[in-house]
Amino acid sequence: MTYDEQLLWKQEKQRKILLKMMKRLDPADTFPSDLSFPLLPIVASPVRDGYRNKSFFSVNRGVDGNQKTVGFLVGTERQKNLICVNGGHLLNMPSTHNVVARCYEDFIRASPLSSCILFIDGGHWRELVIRTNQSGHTMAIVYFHPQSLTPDEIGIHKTALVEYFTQGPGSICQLDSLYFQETPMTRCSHKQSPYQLLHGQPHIYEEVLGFKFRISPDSFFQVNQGAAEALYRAIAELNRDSVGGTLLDVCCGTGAVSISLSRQMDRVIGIELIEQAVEDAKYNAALNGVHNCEFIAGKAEVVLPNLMSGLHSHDALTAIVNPSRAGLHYRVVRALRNHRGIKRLIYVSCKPDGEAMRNFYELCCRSALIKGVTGKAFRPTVAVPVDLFPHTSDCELVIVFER
Ligand SMILES: C[S@@+](CC[C@H](N)C(=O)[O-])C[C@H]1O[C@@H](n2cnc3c(N)ncnc32)[C@H](O)[C@@H]1O
Repeated sequence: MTYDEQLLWKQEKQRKILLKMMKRLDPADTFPSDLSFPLLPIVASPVRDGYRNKSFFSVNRGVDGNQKTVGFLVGTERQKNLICVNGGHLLNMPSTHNVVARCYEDFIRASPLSSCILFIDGGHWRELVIRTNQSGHTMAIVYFHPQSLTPDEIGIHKTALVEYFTQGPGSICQLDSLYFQETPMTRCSHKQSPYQLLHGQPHIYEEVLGFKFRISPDSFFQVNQGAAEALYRAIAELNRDSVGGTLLDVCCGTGAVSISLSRQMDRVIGIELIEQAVEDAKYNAALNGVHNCEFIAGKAEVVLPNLMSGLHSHDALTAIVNPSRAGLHYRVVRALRNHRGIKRLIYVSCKPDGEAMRNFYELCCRSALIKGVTGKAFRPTVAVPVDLFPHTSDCELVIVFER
């Protein structure tokens, strides 16, 4: 598809998702033919090719059967047709990411250690994550299953990895940071297994709407910097009637929404699960001379109910929620709905037809239908899609709920 065709296709996809939401909210309306609120035109990404600032490469069996292939998975384990393809043809990935992946593949193919494909089969070399920024800085993170190796034995392979990327053939990648994480599970946080800086700078920095952001290896940052600016501008525009009150930024990552909206608000409170991201968010507020933002580490479902009880119902409160694909925990929705001060809630989702749909229902259904929910129901008032992911079927959808 041309990019214009992609945008038309995505706009229609979001319209269908919102119709599905309306049907869920009012089952009596079996076939709603039109939305009861405006869906604004999709905001295009200013950059269409090579926009990703983060790529996640798997290690698995390639088309030729080589178990040390670094790339993207195609097929499924269940259908026994899973293979790893190198992905150099993908339009959304910058070529620099593929260069690092090819080097990592050469390195692990020359290594005496095997790749770790299924944990029960053993093996060590696992995924590779590459992060880059607008200034061309590159961070690589290598994931490694320690199995029963001793720290000294692992140390030999870490040294070989550093030598390869700093003095050997991998030096063409000009890595600014090389991290290593020992991961005996699918995914470990920094707290569970520290990210070990083997070479270079501990952080990568990105600039959004004139604000500078420090990003640690474990922290979330939107994958498309230019389109993230468009997203935050769209959110600020939708939030313009809430100027001056308190903003709750639920699932705040490194504080990008909080900080970019800080000038509109008296006070901003961000809540985020990943501790490294919260440290980044606090640092980023200070770095940008922003003094009205505070950030709390923890699960939103644990932090928010206590926090809400300390906020007065006559306070002007707005919530912006941007959870991962798992959506918001029911306790988060209940705490937001039951607080009378919240008149407007902005929901940002990259998968609105997934778990987020459950949240839309929890926000908008009659209070009698959900245990513990006493607050007045919200209703959607406007939605705007923002294309953060050209050449894929996804985009972000921002929905404003009011009551
Ligand atoms: C899509 S990101 C949003 C980040 C932010 N709004 C931005 O634009 O940079 C979702 C964030 O939710 C966090 N998260 C996931 N589950 C959470 C939970 N239960 N409580 C708090 N934060 C959570 C993730 O760590 C991630 O940083």
